[in-house]
Amino acid sequence: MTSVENHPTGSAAATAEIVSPAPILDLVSGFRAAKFLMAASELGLFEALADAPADLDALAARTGLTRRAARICADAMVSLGMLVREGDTYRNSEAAAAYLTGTGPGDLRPFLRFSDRFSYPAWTDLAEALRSGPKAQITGLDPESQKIFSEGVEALNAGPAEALAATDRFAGRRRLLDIGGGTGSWSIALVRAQPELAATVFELPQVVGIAEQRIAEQGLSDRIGVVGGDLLAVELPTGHDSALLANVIHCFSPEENQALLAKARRAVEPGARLLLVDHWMDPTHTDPPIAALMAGEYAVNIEHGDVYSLDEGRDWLAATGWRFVAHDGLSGAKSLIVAEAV
Ligand SMILES: C[S@@+](CC[C@H](N)C(=O)[O-])C[C@H]1O[C@@H](n2cnc3c(N)ncnc32)[C@H](O)[C@@H]1O
Repeated sequence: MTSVENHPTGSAAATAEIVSPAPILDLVSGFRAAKFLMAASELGLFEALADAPADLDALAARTGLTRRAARICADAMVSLGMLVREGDTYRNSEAAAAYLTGTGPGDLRPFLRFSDRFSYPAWTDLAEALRSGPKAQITGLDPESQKIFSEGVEALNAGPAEALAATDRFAGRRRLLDIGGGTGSWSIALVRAQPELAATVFELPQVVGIAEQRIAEQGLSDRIGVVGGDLLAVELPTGHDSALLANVIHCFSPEENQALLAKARRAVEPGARLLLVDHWMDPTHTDPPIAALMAGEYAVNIEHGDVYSLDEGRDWLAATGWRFVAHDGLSGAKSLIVAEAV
């Protein structure tokens, strides 16, 4: 497929022989890899191999697929490094066993469900969204969709949340305001790591029940409360000595973010700590690369969402009554700005 023989000849032939088209062909095929992975997960391919390897007959029986469909799916996953094939037998790769079976140390299946339900269809309209704005916004979801959304974000951020909980950035703090806290997963990780810490999750009304349920499942309802509201419309709850904005800044415009940071500042006393987790980028908005791609995700889904640089974040903090303290790596491409109320 990447051979130059398959490409236009004539006036372009000389160039085609010198410059390989492989980078373009690999990139354009990326959607096939992503969709194949999401479909394999939805079909239970990795779960079917969680306990024991299988040949195609066994795999077909375990998934309910035809033998042909099982082969198409399994061989594609081998080619992508998600399955390992030895002779006629397939088994999960290390990554698939760890994150796609529900029996490993982490679970990214909810993030794949989120990506398949929301991102994949929305990206169909990327060019149109860049021309004239998103066709639809991820707001006002029905309860089932909201659960898939919130659990997908939670799954993607399990690693960064644990990484933050392992730091001492909230040491000595007792009352945390987790603004746009989603399912409460960051608060759950943080209060578990810090016995004297209690938290309030502030979320849109339609997310309150999802967060309350997750917090109750973890037996932490006595230490984590949930308050419903629109952070653009109302003042934030007071009585906290620390605040977290994890993956919230990218949902809003620069103006909205400055208003939000000013609002967070009004809600706390001097000396309060603020942590901002996001894909904080370099000044050119090209690194980390995943963040440059995520800008497309926000373009198709959120009217004013975007990725921002560390410098932009620092400027907003300075303008809204916060002192920049540090910028730390966190997990993967996510990083952490630490600030204090002046
Ligand atoms: C990308 S998610 C991040 C969730 C969580 N902080 C995390 O990192 O896992 C952004 C969150 O902000 C919440 N949010 C968006 N707009 C909001 C608003 N106007 N008021 C309150 N919460 C809002 C969303 O419901 C969503 O849970």
